Amino acid sequence: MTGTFQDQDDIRAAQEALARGHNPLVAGGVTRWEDEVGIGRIINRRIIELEPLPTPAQVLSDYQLDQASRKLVVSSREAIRDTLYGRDDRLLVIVGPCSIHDPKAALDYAQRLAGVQGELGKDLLIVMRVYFEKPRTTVGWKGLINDPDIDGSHHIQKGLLLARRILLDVLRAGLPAATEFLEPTSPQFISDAISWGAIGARNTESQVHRQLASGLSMPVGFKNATDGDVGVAVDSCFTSAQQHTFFGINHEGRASAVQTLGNPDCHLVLRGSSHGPNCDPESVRQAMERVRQEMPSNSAAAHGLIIDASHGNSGKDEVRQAQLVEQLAQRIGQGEPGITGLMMESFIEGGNQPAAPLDQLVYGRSITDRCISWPRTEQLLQNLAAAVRARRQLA
Ligand SMILES: O=C[C@H](O)[C@H](O)COP(=O)(O)O
Ligand SMILES: C=C(OP(=O)(O)O)C(=O)O
Repeated sequence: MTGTFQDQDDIRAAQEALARGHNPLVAGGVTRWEDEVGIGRIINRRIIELEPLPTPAQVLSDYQLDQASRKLVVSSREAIRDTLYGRDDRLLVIVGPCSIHDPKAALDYAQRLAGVQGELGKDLLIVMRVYFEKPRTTVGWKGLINDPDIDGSHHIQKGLLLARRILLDVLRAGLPAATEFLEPTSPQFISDAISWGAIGARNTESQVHRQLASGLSMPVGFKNATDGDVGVAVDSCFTSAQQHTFFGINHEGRASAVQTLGNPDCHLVLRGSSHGPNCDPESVRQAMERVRQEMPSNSAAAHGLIIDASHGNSGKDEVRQAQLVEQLAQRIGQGEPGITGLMMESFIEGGNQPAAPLDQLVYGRSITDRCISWPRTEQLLQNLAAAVRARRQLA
């Protein structure tokens, strides 16, 4: 399909035509309701527009990682692996906004966090959450790639390029980046800049996402399901470690049969559930027992897991999230086994605000889940670093 609906009236007319059983045919840039023979189309009856995007090859060459950033991606992926397999005794801390919506605030946050990484880098391996794709429970803003202007205009091409520019900025600030992979083809545009990937609670049982993880170049954490099921995420670690062949796109954007090697660096992320938290010592012990039944003893997953202090573990309340991080720091300091890393949702300002175009927003405040403020985040990172030092003493 090459044409587009011309405006909102056109779209409304098409919807009315559909309701009457007619067919909005789009050809040569003009919307028509029925084809020449009057029987209507049998495909794309509910597609308003297919707008071609630039190819991954084009986007990657327009916005290239410089040599220092490439080195950072390689070395941080390796360092993350070392923490996951227990070869590095630092705590992996994945911290940053629930979602990125403002390039300026993202860079501001990255620079603050890079300062802390410089100070605490012997104890913490800090990776910034740079999340561009938001999975929604029902509907809502789907993130900067999908709707960069936060106004429902859905300029995905603009969003993709902006996301990539932000990633380049974060890397230049000296921080590795973590993200959730949601759309199966979007990794081709950004994954070279990512050091840790997540598959979220809403997709953890999805074959499409497990296949995707099997071909990703970085370690990937699978969240437990929103209902609290940990077993599906363990199944994901197992499945993604295998080879797969599936539908995807290549760097020229062409539909391709993708064959993967399998990703041995997948692991569990406990994020709580609609029934409450699942990160108390007994839940961690049970989750690890479950992992060890399915995964080989030398896998990343069998060594330890990550606790997401946000989401179901704190009811998305930033005050409870911060309290939980303090409790986790205590437990880590006392040498509790199994906790390889933590995830925190944090931004410059605490809390959140409704999504709206940038000029209507408070600077540095989340437009998705509530986040811990920057000053509180700094304190918590200090606590976590002290806990790692205490754990080291015990060892
Ligand atoms: O991390 C972000 C949110 O928890 C996730 O996108 C779901 O949000 P929603 O329940 O508000 O849609
Ligand atoms: C959406 C997220 O988490 P979850 O999949 O656990 O809800 C997230 O970490 O942004």
